[in-house]
Amino acid sequence: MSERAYPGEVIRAAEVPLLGAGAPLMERAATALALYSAAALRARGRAARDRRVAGSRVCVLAGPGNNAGDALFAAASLARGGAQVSIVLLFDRTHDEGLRAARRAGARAIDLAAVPAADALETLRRADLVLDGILGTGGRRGLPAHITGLIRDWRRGGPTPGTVIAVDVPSDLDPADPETAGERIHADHTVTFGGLKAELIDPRVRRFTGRVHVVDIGLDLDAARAAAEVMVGPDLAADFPRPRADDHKYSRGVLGVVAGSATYPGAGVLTTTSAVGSGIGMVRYLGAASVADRVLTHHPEVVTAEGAVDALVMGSGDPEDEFVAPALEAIADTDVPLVLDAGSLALVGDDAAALTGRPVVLTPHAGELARLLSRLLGEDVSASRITADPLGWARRAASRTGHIVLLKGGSTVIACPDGYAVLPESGPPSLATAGSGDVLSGIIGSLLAGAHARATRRGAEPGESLDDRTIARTLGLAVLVHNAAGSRCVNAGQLATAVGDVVEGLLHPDPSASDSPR
Ligand SMILES: NC(=O)C1=CN([C@@H]2O[C@H](COP(=O)(O)OP(=O)(O)OC[C@H]3O[C@@H](n4cnc5c(N)ncnc54)[C@H](O)[C@@H]3O)[C@@H](O)[C@H]2O)[C@@H](O)CC1
Ligand SMILES: [K+]
Repeated sequence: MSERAYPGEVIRAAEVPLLGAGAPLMERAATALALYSAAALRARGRAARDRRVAGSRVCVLAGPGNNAGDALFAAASLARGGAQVSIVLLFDRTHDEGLRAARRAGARAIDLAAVPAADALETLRRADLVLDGILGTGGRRGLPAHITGLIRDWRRGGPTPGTVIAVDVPSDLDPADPETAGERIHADHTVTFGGLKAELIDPRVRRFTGRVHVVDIGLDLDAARAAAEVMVGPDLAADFPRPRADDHKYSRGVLGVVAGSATYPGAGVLTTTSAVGSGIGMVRYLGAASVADRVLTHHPEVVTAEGAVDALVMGSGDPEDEFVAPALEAIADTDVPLVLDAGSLALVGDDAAALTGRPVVLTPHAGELARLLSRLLGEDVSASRITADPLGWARRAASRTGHIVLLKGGSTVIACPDGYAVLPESGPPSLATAGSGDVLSGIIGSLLAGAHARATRRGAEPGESLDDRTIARTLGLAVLVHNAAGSRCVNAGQLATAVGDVVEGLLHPDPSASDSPR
C-alpha cells in the first residue's frame, strides 16, 4: 500500500522521545534487517541445499555510528544461524556493543587500517551478502578516499556477485553527482527503518537503493510532515472513489472536455472514452462540432450542450481557440479544477484570469515541460535534462507556476507548489504510444470532477476538501488506473476502452473472487 516519505530529520526527531523512554529501536531494526538478510541469502541459492544461511558468507561494511550498530547486531544473528561473518572496520571507531555481539557470535573483524586493502577487497568479492552499515541518517556527504577507493575497486568490472543490502540508506547517497557513481554503494535492497526517507524516493537514486523495504519500528510520524507519498497498484482497490446509494449524476461530478480538433480529432474521442470509463456522473464535450459527432458515435451518453462542470480538461489534440476561450469563460466565476494538457500548456504564464482562484493541474511530458520552462525561466531547458531529474524539475515547475505539475514519463511524478510530491509506481512501457496522454487526461479530469463534486456537494466531510495534497493523490490514482489499463493493451484506442474495464472491476468486483466468509 502507499507509503509516505519523510525528511530524515523528521524521522530522527520521532526517535528521540521513544529512545528516552527506553524503546528498543535498534533491536527492532536489527531483527528486521536479519530477517531480510536471511531471505536474501535464501533467494540466492539455485539448489535447495544452497538456500540456507548456514555456510553463507556475509560481509559487513562497518562505519562509525549507529548505522553500523544495526548491521552488526543483524550480522550477529546471522552468525548464530551459521553464516560466516566478516566485518570490515572502515573507521577508527564503530558501534562497540554491536561489534562485541557479532564477535561473540563468531564473526571475525578486519581493520582496514591494519590489513592490506586487498584482503578487505577479497572478503567483499567472496561475500554472498554485503551489508552496507557505513553511514545512516547521521551521514554527511563525502566518504574518505580509502573507503571510496575500496568501493570503486570492489565494483570495478560491473555488478558485484554478492547481494548488497543498504542498511537504512545507501551510504553517502548523492544522486546529483553522476561522476562519482562508480564509487558509491549500489544496493540490491535498502532496508529502511521507522519510515520511508524522502531521499529514497527520487527516481534518480533507484540504481543505488535497489528495492526499498520499510520497517516499522514503532515511530509515531506526523503525516502532515510527510514530504511525499509513493502510491502502488493496490491503492486503487482501496481508495478508488465509489458512488454512494444517494448519489445522482451531478453529485458524482460533471467533466467538461475541450480536446481534439479538425487536425487531431482522435484526441477528443480518446479523452472522452477514458473520461466516461472512469466512473463519472456526466461528460460534456465542448470542442469542435466535427469531433463531437465522432465522440457521440462512440459514446451516446456524452452531452454536447454547455452547462455547469466540476472540472474542465483541455488541450489534448490542440483544440481550436474558438472552443478553448468560451470554455474558460464559462468557469470564470467558479473554483472548479482546470487540467491543462498539450496545446493548452501555452496558457500558463499568460496571467490568464481563468488560471487563478482554482486548482490548476499541468500534465506535460518532458518535451512540453522543457518548452514551458524555457519560456518561463528564460533559459534553455532541454527535455533530456528533465528526463534525467524528473522529480527535481516537476518540483521546480510547480513552484515557478504555482500549479500542480504531473510530469509524464517512464517514472511519472506529481509535484505541488510547496514541494510535496506523489510518486505512483511506474506503468508498463506499452503506455509509451500516441494518444496515451489523451487517455490519461480523461481519467484525471473525471477523477478531479468527482473529487470537486464530493467536496462541494457533500459539505465538509473529513478528507473531502480539495487541497493540493488531495488533488495530487487523486492524480496518483488516475495514473494507477492508466497503468492498470496499460497492461491490457497495445495501442491508445484499446487503452481508452480498457480504462472502463479497469474501473468496472473496481466498482463491481467479482464476488466469487472475494475471500470473505460466506
Ligand atoms: N537512533 C536510534 O535509536 C536508531 C538509529 N538507527 C540507526 O542509526 C542510524 C543513525 O545513526 P547515527 O546518528 O549514529 O549516524 P550514522 O550511523 O550515520 O553515523 C554518524 C557518525 O558518522 C560520522 N560521519 C558522518 N558522515 C561522515 C562522513 N561523510 N565521513 C566520515 N564520517 C562521517 C559522524 O561524525 C558520526 O560520528 C540510522 O540511519 C539507523 O541505521 C536504527 O537503529 C533505529 C534506531
Ligand atoms: K548505510
